[in-house]
Amino acid sequence: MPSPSSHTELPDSSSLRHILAVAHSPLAEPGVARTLATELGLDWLGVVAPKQVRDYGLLLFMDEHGLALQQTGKGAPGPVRAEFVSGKMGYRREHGGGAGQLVARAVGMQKTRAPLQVLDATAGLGQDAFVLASLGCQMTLFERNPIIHALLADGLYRASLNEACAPIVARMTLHSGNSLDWMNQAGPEAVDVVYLDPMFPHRDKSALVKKEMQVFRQVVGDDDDASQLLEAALGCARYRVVVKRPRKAPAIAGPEPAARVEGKSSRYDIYPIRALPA
Ligand SMILES: C[S@@+](CC[C@H](N)C(=O)[O-])C[C@H]1O[C@@H](n2cnc3c(N)ncnc32)[C@H](O)[C@@H]1O
Repeated sequence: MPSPSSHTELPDSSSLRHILAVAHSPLAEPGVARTLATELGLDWLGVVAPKQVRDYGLLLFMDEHGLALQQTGKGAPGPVRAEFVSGKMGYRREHGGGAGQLVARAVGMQKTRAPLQVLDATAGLGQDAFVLASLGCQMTLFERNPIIHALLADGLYRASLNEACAPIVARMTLHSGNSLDWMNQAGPEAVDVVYLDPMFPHRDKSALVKKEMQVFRQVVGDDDDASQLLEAALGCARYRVVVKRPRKAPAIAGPEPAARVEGKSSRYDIYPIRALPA
């Protein structure tokens, strides 16, 4: 398996190469960002003010708060980063609802006292995995998009330096690459639970999608192979597969989910394989 810190180069064919570059603020050390530019095969701009950049629409930008995906030009929305110490995730860590949280219920944490080994096969910015790790799950994360993987690796590294987050991050192992390959090779019962949250194809550019998340979507694209992921997940989970969907979206093509946990905007489809141990 690749080491958690290794980054994969963007494919030559990626249209992102023409719109995305790497840069840093005067307050950040250039070293990490420069290495990242080399590893990902992206242009390196050195010190810039994102508002003044014209030749690239997007930056992987290192500042004193860490690595972020930042749109350029005047009036650009705020940065997108994997943040676990402060902000929404920091608040949730301190005041969240424990094993009663929807994602924890969906994974089955209320039904068992055994610490679950969960494969998050679509890690993204790691928020769901962090919630599950904070409740005691041992998490293996896969992220195949090199840009998102770099953001997540940076967020986990920063969290590992924080006293409250370090024990949680110690339960999270991030890999770069396609989880489909891993699951297809892993064989039956390789993990207790597989958790999937593939991008749901939003064809409309409605204002309801937050501007920051539009950037995420621009970088990731649609995950059109979600039904292959579900099939592979069912072949390697011991107890269940959980799929997060927008609340009103259809289930992933394939077998019907046996149960659902519904929230205000999201829904968790549950595909049980066998009962969790008490
Ligand atoms: C909607 S995001 C996941 C968000 C995540 N649950 C969170 O809490 O931050 C989906 C992510 O899964 C990744 N992904 C989709 N299919 C994948 C696969 N087969 N292997 C690895 N990563 C995958 C995409 O690149 C994207 O970053």
